[in-house]
Amino acid sequence: SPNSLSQEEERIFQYIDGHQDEFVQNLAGWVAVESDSIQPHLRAEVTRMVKIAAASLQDLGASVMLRDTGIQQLPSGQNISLPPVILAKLGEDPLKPTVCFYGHVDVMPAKIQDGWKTSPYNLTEIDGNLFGRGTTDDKGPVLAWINAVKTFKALNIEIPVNIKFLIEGMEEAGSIGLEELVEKEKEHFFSDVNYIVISDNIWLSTTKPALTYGTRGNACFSVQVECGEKDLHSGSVGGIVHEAMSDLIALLDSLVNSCGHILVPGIYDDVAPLTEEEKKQYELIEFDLKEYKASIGVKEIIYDTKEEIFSHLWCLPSLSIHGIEGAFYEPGIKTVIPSRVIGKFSIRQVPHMDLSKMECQVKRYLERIFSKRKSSNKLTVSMEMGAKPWVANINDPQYEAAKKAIQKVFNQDPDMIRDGATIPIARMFQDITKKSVMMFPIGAADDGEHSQKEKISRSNYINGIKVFASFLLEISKLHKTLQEAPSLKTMT
Ligand SMILES: C[C@H](N)C(=O)N[C@@H](Cc1c[nH]cn1)C(=O)O
Ligand SMILES: [Zn+2]
Ligand SMILES: [Zn+2]
Repeated sequence: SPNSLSQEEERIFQYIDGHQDEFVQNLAGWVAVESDSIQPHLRAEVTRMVKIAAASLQDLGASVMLRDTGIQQLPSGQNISLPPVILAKLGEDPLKPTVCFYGHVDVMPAKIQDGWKTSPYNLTEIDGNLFGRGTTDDKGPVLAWINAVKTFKALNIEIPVNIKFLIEGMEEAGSIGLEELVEKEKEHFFSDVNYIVISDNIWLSTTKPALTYGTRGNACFSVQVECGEKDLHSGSVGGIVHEAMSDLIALLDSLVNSCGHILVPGIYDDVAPLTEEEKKQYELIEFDLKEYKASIGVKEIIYDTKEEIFSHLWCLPSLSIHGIEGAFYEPGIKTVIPSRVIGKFSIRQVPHMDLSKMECQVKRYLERIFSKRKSSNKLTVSMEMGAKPWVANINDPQYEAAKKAIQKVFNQDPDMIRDGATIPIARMFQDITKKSVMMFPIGAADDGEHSQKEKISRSNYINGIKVFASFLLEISKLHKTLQEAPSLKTMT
């Protein structure tokens, strides 16, 4: 059968199965580092994590560079250092293809008080699931790559490709500083790269693997309302001042309706229409609505057909309200009028929306809503971060190689999907380096990225290591065939 394993693959898979506990222990060590890139006071931990990842790559025999990407200016005006970015390479054989893997070792904030049932930085295995911050986003997938290469080394099997790693520590904050580095390295680190693989998202299903060929972009906004120089007593002055919080709630409420429709005028103007080709791709995806709802942990979603759900997730923008800085949020009562509150929301964008056009539309709209309130408070709207959407060519050879690897490990074809989330660097890689980019997820739909229940299953993590090892073998075979008969490339 086309899925039967070679002797080499048998040895590789057996080794991975036999070393499961060691691989899980590696992950526990990484999860223990609170490498949260959002909270500035944890920046040293992000840098420590980057150095731990660099040491693991050095242990593989890779030559590793830590590149400085400068400083981050915080909204307070304070400057803090960005963590270094890892550029590593292993092998320089001109006869082999070069695969560049991208991943990140920073994580979203996590506190036990957020409602975690297990300690977020203490990897905990329950019923075959490995819970902890970063297990699926993205420490697990980064380690799966490293462990796949480690397996070749341990078995003394020649690594069939030259492999490069770009690992960063600022992805969750919008990959600050990375675009400039990729631009600088376009003619150097990236010059001999044939394929870029990103493993930083999840499947659409809990059981069926997927390959991802598109992501939405994201524009993160902050909307600040100030009513005075200090907080006020709500009894002493309540009723005679314009309150910042009431203004902010009205502004946030004006952005999106209860069906998820964005109310900012003009926002949908440039959205690329859904093509017949895309609709055909949707038909090929197996989708169980009940399973999907259970995997994300909600009772109802707004849409019920496959086409509506996928198009709203992948081809239409969405607006989410994330939080309010400066508001009283702790349990109990505090009869205060906050003096300054900052609302945070973001708009996931799709092709062919224009970031700066959208920024103007949002600012103009919020200023209009605010002026209608006739409030004496001060409003400041700013776009803190903007990342563009990305769509790839699914006929690139690496998609073919990944499908073969998935067949070998999971005995099924992957779903070909887009992702509603954002990998800021995906589009930049494609635009700057002009190389083929593919997203190769190993996490499942119920992994709970960014949530209090983030996990990766032991089986996804271990099969992830296998599928990456298998991909390296498949892409080397396919690349060789294409070099010998380049006309095949256009036939795929
Ligand atoms: C999909 C990836 N694992 C991820 O979580 N990306 C973040 C990146 C981001 C976007 N805006 C700010 N950070 C995401 O999609 O939220
Ligand atoms: Zn991620
Ligand atoms: Zn994330």
